[in-house]
Amino acid sequence: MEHIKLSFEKSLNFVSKEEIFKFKEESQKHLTALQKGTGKGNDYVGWVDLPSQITEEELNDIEATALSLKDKVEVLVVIGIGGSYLGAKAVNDALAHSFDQLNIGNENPLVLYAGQNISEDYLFELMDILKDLEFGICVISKSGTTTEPAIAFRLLKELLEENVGKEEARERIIAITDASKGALRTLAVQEGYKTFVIPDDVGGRFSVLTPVGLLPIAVAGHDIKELVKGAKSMQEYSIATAFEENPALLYAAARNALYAKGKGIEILANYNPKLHNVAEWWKQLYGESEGKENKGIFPASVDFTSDLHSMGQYIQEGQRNIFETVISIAKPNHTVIIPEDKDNLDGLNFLAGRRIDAVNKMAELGTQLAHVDGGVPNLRIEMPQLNEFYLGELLYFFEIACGVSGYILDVNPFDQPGVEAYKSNMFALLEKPGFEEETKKIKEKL
Ligand SMILES: O=P(O)(O)OC[C@H]1O[C@H](O)[C@H](O)[C@@H](O)[C@@H]1O
Repeated sequence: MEHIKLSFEKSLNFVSKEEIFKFKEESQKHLTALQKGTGKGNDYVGWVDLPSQITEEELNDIEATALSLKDKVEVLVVIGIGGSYLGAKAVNDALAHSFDQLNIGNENPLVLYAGQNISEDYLFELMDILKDLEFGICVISKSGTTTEPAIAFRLLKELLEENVGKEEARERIIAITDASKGALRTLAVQEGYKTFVIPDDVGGRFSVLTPVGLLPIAVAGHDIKELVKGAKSMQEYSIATAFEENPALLYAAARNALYAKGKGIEILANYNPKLHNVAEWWKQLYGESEGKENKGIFPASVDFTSDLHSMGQYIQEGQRNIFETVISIAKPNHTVIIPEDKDNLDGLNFLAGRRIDAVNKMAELGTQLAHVDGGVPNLRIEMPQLNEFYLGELLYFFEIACGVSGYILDVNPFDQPGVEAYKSNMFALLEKPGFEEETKKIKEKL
């Protein structure tokens, strides 16, 4: 059986193998601490054995709910922010037809997203198209009190009730939240919505393999059992594999070795635009987990070859504080051959008969060599194919590596105290009841 692979050879001009392998014992110890729940933030490590713990009944319940929604709606709006939507969007966009929004021949509901911004224009335009469509809502918030999704839900709930009546709206709204706490739980109980629980010990950014990710992924028509199977395969592989061959431990070790050499920015690069939102998910995972106590690698991302025509200049010749991690998909899902042209005015006949992917792979290799020559160490993650199984492997690989990497950095990878600062200022400025003191103080600063 093939797995996700990690190679660090193109970093060895900048960091020695010994400097990476120096983290061998430590990373193995941290992996054990994650499994046993003995490290920092250990009340939030429920995600570690999610793939092996999730039951067939739970998956069947999610699939049945997705099926009943599919009968009723042509659009499902997933309302959530941060960890409450990024995982679903990452997987749905990676697996969807690139032109899914045109909805050609798609028998599954189109999944749209709201509650990730407070843009009046976004919400206006969303409601403008929804008013003429059969839609449902999946509202997701672990705390049940986050402002952005709460505003979007208030608006869309009202629109749905207007469109189909309160009774039918109730059948089309699913709430995913804490088992007992928060405003969303209270509302869901009062209104009688179908609900799913986000386990207490799983934080938002590690929740893609709970109903938070799985329900919207199932509604979009993807195979959640295969996704979980892939994650489980990586869970078992991570436990059973020695450091030297263990992709997650090697990734955690290599990025920390590079960080120690002053490489404070990691750029995640892909050569398939379907992975764009996997990078968005990854940025939250690593940014919120490691960026604290004035430490941490700054996670950035690019889509190649598009961004080689924009950010490529900086990566090649800008400040040398970056390293690059490339996700490469070994085998595309389709075949397109470059045709012969008798006039050859574009001079491309030398490529005639070859696959597009062969060109893409040479772009990848050429870029890697150029960036290494330019002073940018490269790590490479190879996925055998873009499908549910290997996405499951990839997500779990990044999660477990993130836990280990955060422990190497000696932070609690499972909290995010820094995100409260903007919220408290926003509430003070909006004069939320209970924030009178803060309002007074902030007004003095204006
Ligand atoms: O699911 P929720 O409680 O609504 O939280 C949604 C997101 O917002 C918070 O501010 C955190 O920074 C994220 O870690 C979280 O995923």
